[in-house]
This record gives sequence, C-alpha cells and structure tokens, in this order.
Amino acid sequence: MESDEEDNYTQGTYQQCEGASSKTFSLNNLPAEFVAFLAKNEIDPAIYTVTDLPRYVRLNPDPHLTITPEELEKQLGTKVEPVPGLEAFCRLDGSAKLRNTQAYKDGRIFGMDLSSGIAVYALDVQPGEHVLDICCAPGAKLCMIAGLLTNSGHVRSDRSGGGNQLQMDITGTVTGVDISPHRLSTCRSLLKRHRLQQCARLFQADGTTFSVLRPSAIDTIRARIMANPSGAKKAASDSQSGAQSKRALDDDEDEHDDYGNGESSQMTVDGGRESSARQQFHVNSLENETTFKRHKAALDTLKGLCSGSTGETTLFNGTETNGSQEKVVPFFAPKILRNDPQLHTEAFKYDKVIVDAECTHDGSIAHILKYEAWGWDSFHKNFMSQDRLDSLSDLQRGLLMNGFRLTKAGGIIVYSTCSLSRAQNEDIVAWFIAGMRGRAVLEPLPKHALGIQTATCKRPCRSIVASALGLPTVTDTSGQVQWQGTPQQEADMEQFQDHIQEMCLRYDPLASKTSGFFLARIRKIA
Ligand SMILES: C[S@@+](CC[C@H](N)C(=O)[O-])C[C@H]1O[C@@H](n2cnc3c(N)ncnc32)[C@H](O)[C@@H]1O
Repeated sequence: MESDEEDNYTQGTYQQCEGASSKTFSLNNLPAEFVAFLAKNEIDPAIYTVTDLPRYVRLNPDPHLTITPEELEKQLGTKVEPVPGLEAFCRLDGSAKLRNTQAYKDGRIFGMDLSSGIAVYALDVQPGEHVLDICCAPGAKLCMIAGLLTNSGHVRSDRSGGGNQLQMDITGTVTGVDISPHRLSTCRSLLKRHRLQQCARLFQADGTTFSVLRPSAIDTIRARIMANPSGAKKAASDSQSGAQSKRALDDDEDEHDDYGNGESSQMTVDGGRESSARQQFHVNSLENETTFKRHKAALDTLKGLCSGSTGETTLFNGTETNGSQEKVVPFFAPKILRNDPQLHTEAFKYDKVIVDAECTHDGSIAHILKYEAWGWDSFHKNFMSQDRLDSLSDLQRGLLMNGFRLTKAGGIIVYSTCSLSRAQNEDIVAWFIAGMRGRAVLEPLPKHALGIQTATCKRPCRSIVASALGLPTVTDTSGQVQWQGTPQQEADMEQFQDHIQEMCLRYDPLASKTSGFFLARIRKIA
C-alpha cells in the first residue's frame, strides 16, 4: 500500500487525500481542545474552510521518467499549469486524482505541496553537496533533494567515459534521519520507486542527538581512482558493461527490503535478494556474471583503501569512541554509503541541513481534515495531548540546535514546520538566533516570488527574546517576573523582533492558496 502511505503522510492539500476527507466539513466539527489550541495560538480556523486550494505535483527530473505538462494534462483530463519560476512544479485543479494515472504509477510525478518544494529550494542544493534532512520521513523533501543532487536523479548507466566517470556519478548525498521506523519504510519505498536511492542513506535516530557526519569515503574513493591508473583502467574496463557497474554501486543489500507487496524474489549473483521489480529495472542489460563479480571486487578494493586507514574518532549516537569502534548502522543505504567509515572531523560536516521539525501539523489542511474520517480521538492523542504540547518546543529547539551543530561554517540550515503557531515558528527562530550571538544569521527568502501571496509573519514573543538576549528581570507589583532592559536594550529588542518578522516566511491557505507552512533560512557563520 505504498501509494496510500505516501498520500497519507505527505504534507499537501486537502484534496491530496483522495477520498480520505469529508467534503461536508464544518468548523463546528472541530473538537473543543483543538479550537482552544487555535485560539491560544492565534490561528484563524477559517483556514480549514478553504475549498479551492489547487493541487501541486512535482515532475520527476530523471530523464528516463520525464513527462511533459501536456502529456500529464491528457492523462488527468484536467488543466496542468507549470508554476512560473519553479518549472518542476505544476498546478492542477484541486479535484485532480493522481493515483490512477500511468504517470503516477510510473513514478513520473510526485504529489507535493508547493510550500514544501519552496523549503527545499531555499536550501539551494548544488550537485556535489552533502545534505542532512532531520525529520525526513515520509520523504517528500528528501526525494526532491536527491533529485536535485544528481540532476538525473539516479546513477547514470552510460559509463562509456571510463573509470573517471565514477566521479561524476555520485555527485552528492542526502542523509535522512527520522525517529519513526514505520515512516522511514515509506521513505525508503519512495526513494526506490523514484530510483533515487543511490545517493541517499537513512538513519532511524533521534534528530536531537544524531551525530553521523556526511559520508567521508566518497571523495577518497574518487581520489584513488584518479590517482591510481590501474584502478581507473580496471574500473574503465569493467564499466564497459554499464548496468553491472551501476549495480555494484547501488545494490543496497537491504535486509529490510520491502519492494514487498507479494513480489517474488530470487537470489542474485552476489547472493542478495532481488525483487521482480528490481529485475525489471535491470531487464535491458544482458548481465555477465564474471564482469559483475570483477566490478564488485574492484569496488571492494576501493572501499578497503579508504576504510581502517585512520585513527580519527567516530561518533556513536553522540558518544565519542576511538578509531575502529562501532558505527551507526543505517536503516537503509546503498553499499557505497553503507560501508562509509563515518569519520568525525570538521571537514565532514554537512553543506546544507533541513530541519522540517515535528509539529502540531495544524497548517496542513489535508492532515487535519483526515481526522474527520479517522476520528478526532486519535488526533487528540497524537497531537494535542498536554504532555506533547509541553515538550514540543524543547524538541524543536533540540532539533534545530543539532542541525546547526552538524552544519559546516558557511552552510545553510532551513527550519520549517507545517504549523501556523508562533510558538513553533517565529519564537523558535528568535530564541535560536538571539542565543547564537552572531554565530548564525537569517538569510532572505524569496517572499514575493512565484506570484504567491505570503502571509504576514508573527512577532516573536517578548519574554523568549528577552530571555535569549539575557535582559534583566524585575518583579512587578503583582509578583510577576518581567523582563526589562535599558532603553537601548528595549530598542534593540524591538528591532530584533522586527527582523525576525521580516526575514521568516509564512504560507497560509487563505493568503497563499497552499498548505500552511513556515520557513526560515539560516546561515551558519561559525
Ligand atoms: C513534519 S514530518 C516530516 C515530513 C518530511 N520532512 C517530508 O517532507 O516528508 C515530522 C517528522 O519528524 C519525525 N520526528 C519526530 N520526533 C523526532 C525526533 N526526535 N528525531 C527525528 N525525527 C523525529 C516524525 O516521525 C515525522 O516523520
């Protein structure tokens, strides 16, 4: 039920939950606790009554899986408009049904709200970069990042250029972290379905303490090939059979492999399981077992060259250990990334980090209205329990702090949520930027781009900013502790609040005709 899972989890519009939500929704149906939450957080309940939200799809950039907007229009029988400035995205009528189209079944299109796409564009991912996605599942943004990293979205099979071609094939990586194994399984399925798994690895871990830096062996492997003509020659001769080389690189030896859905599997030449879907993927290559084994041996040699050659420290879930100690086992990774030695030096921090933080999901109309059909009790249990609300800010702060820690100096961090609550958005960003004392700064976002009207950001809470800036406190006549700075400090604080409000970006269904979304773009200075 991969596509169901994808739709159920993917943030998007009301209509994206095909068949899951009630068309007769009334504000009176919202449970009292949720109404109270909305009031406390100054969120207008009218966002849940917007019925004319368009739907968005992202077109797969893989040259083998392209589709033109015109062809998609024929399949859907509804108007398909490319979004100016974001050509990979198309706007459809909100009632468009994707699941039965051939384009959807083939993985040529991906249902994804535009606001989520803009969060990824804010990262400005460049080929060759190493990106960390904290809170990655179910993986809409992760798949988009993987596609941007590799342009074509997967390792090219035309290796006629020789061994050095390897340098070009894996040009960057994305590392996804999520605490939920169930959601990570969906993420893995999406990567495979869209043939993006070669540059991605997933870890099941707490994003507040995750410590594995970006893959450290890839450059060494490339360098060895460049420096070692015989290795390059050998790789070149092996590469005459493109699919074999591709397979040596991307075979993921995944013990959790869930091509599943009852597909038959059989042993492959290297003893791994391969589903019929995967066999289909390789069906055009007349595989030669000897060539494949030779290539695999070459790859293993290269891996040997770059592993165990260092006394550097590795980190295991936040605990420093020496040399060849335990590595963190990925939930999923292709072989070349699975065997990474996980070195831990400043040089291996990530270029870009997205923290799409766990939140109350109140901005996702699709998400909220699904509970009409599923029952509001589970919504209350999953999202509105007091314990959860009380601990949410700490979790969001912890995720952002850890994302910052793992980013290299000069790198970019995008913090986003699908909540419209100030406490989960502007307050978190204000607390973070104020507390960083110049080590992190907000970067501009394309507020008025793409013809989308953004919503006005909220002014961060005075006490949070004052506390983060270390302003003095006074106790008022009623015994309440108040922050009170000098006139200059007060003026600085006002200015800082303006700055946060100005630099962050909010979409809401009323203003933007997208799902509700918040994002901030942060540059790490040091
Ligand atoms: C808003 S969703 C992420 C959506 C995802 N980025 C996408 O584009 O498909 C938030 C995710 O945070 C995960 N999460 C919650 N607590 C976490 C933690 N402590 N560490 C890592 N992930 C966590 C949840 O399992 C959930 O998958």
